Amino acid sequence: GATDHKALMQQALDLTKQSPPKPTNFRVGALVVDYSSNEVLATGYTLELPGNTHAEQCCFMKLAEKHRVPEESLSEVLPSTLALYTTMEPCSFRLSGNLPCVQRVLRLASCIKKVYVGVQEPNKFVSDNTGEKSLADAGIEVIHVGGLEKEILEVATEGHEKA
Ligand SMILES: Nc1nc(=O)c(N)c(NC[C@H](O)[C@H](O)[C@H](O)COP(=O)(O)O)[nH]1
Ligand SMILES: [Zn+2]
Repeated sequence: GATDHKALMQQALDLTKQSPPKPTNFRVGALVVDYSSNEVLATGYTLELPGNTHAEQCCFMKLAEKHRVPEESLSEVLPSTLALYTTMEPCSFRLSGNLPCVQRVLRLASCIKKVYVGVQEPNKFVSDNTGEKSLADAGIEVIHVGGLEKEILEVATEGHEKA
């Protein structure tokens, strides 16, 4: 049946509330969904796994663990009908220097065909997130799922000192 994108984005938003608030990042939630079956293959939220991890990164780390392959080889084992739902657009640069999630998605471009985004990244840590363009240039469809922006941003910035 038709996919309820807003319900899946709400599921990702629910995950963000488990993320420990921190002043140097955003609290984000993500899902990897097989849109041929609407099955949620993995979920993740910021800092869920050790190593200053991002929500999207946690999804991929869990899939790599499940399939017993390195994260960079996931495209060899995953279906080619995947969608990533993330409450905030994948990062294109990380102040920590860790590999940005856009790069992690791009190397899975043969599997992840769609990226559903709740909000753009606010210009707090990185001034101009170029993620959407890089993804679109790789043929990945980037779709904004509206309606949850206020709550997504409130939760995302909870660890930040109030202006
Ligand atoms: N899409 C996304 N998912 C996340 O789970 C997360 N935390 C961010 N946040 C983006 C922000 O730009 C980076 O958090 C800062 O640039 C600091 O970088 P680190 O997180 O320390 O690597 N963005
Ligand atoms: Zn990221």
